[in-house]
Amino acid sequence: MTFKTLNDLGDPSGQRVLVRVDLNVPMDGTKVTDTTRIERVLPTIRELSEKGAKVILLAHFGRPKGARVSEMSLAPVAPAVSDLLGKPVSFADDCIGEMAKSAISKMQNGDVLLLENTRFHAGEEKNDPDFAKALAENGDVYVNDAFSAAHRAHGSTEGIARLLPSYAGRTMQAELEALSSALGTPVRPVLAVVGGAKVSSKIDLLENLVSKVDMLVIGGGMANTFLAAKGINVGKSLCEHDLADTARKIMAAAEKANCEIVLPVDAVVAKEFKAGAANETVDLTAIPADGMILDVGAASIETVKSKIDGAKTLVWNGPLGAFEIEPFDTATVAAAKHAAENTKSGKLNSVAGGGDTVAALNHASAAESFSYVSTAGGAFLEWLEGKELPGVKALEA
Ligand SMILES: Nc1ncnc2c1ncn2[C@@H]1O[C@H](COP(=O)(O)OP(=O)(O)O)[C@@H](O)[C@H]1O
Ligand SMILES: O=C(OP(=O)(O)O)[C@H](O)COP(=O)(O)O
Repeated sequence: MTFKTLNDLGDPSGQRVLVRVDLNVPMDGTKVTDTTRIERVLPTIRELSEKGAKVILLAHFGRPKGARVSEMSLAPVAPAVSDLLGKPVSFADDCIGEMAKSAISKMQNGDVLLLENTRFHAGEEKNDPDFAKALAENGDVYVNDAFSAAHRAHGSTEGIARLLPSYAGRTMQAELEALSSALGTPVRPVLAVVGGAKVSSKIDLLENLVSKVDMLVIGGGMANTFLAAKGINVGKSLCEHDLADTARKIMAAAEKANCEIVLPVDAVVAKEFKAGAANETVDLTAIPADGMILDVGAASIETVKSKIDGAKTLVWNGPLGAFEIEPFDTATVAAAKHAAENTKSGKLNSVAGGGDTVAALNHASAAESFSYVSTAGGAFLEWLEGKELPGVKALEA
């Protein structure tokens, strides 16, 4: 790695240090339900604060697409960061402009301030140079500690690094080192498990992934697009029908690469997306037109477990079902526990990542037993494919 780290920063006392962190944490209303991403960035925040820097946190939340969406405000996350950090974290209602400037002007050395969601400005995702400039005006130095957002070439992850002296934070450094050490030369057979809900932003990655792994289990919302591409009626399930051709291309690429694609063979369906909703396990030919697939079924769970047994290395991003709502956590919990057992008995090297995947592993009490748990989902998959991550590359420039 050729970027500078906090070791190269010198004395940051009195400097305004803009620290990009990933606070895109699972929430239930205004309550943070999994604090892993916050915990992982504490070492960087603490180190800078203890050295007397003015620590200004930049982060995104959700996908507000350039609009000020109140449900995607970072305001409720500031107290969660403060609780874990053990010192006050103030909050400013905007990440650029007068609001940010005024809050920063009030900071004392060692203070920590969180700025509002960078994605409330369209310039963030467009990586607009003027937006990056507006961000950079508020700092003397830039530190990127958001490995899990490093696959995005955005204003706060890429553009800004070109404008200020830039350094990798402790977590950015640790993630890259841990992933290289865990997966630098993976022992075969390698099994990838990909699920979750971010279908359009992750499906393209699968075409490359099938050339790197021996087996690919597809579950969660991601599986529905593949099932639909195979002509299965998925009712009202989360499904991106316009990506059917992409799914077929991936299945053809897998066949060519000798990678076995494993799709669900049965599904747990419900008519409502809520806890305790009436549900049934059905064969894939029997999905009701008004039903939603919210988990893979019992037969599919057994298949996933047998694939885990057949693997020496597991890479996992994306839950197999809507695990936040019982009983649709069944498959994810069963697979997580099984992988944890195989890891504990020394049969499996298991690496999992992603904001919700980490929450799911914690929910299954399995995270501790995995070989490595990354905060990153999409970034982890892109890293695995050997892609250059713009957020990391900008630090190296
Ligand atoms: N069948 C499904 N239908 C709808 N949502 C699902 C389904 N399976 C999984 N999910 C949802 O996927 C989300 C996690 O996806 P994603 O963001 O891609 O994972 P990660 O954050 O780990 O990268 C969870 O909120 C979960 O409820
Ligand atoms: O949660 C994230 O990624 P992940 O769901 O792949 O783990 C990151 O914060 C990136 O978010 P994005 O996929 O909206 O750019």
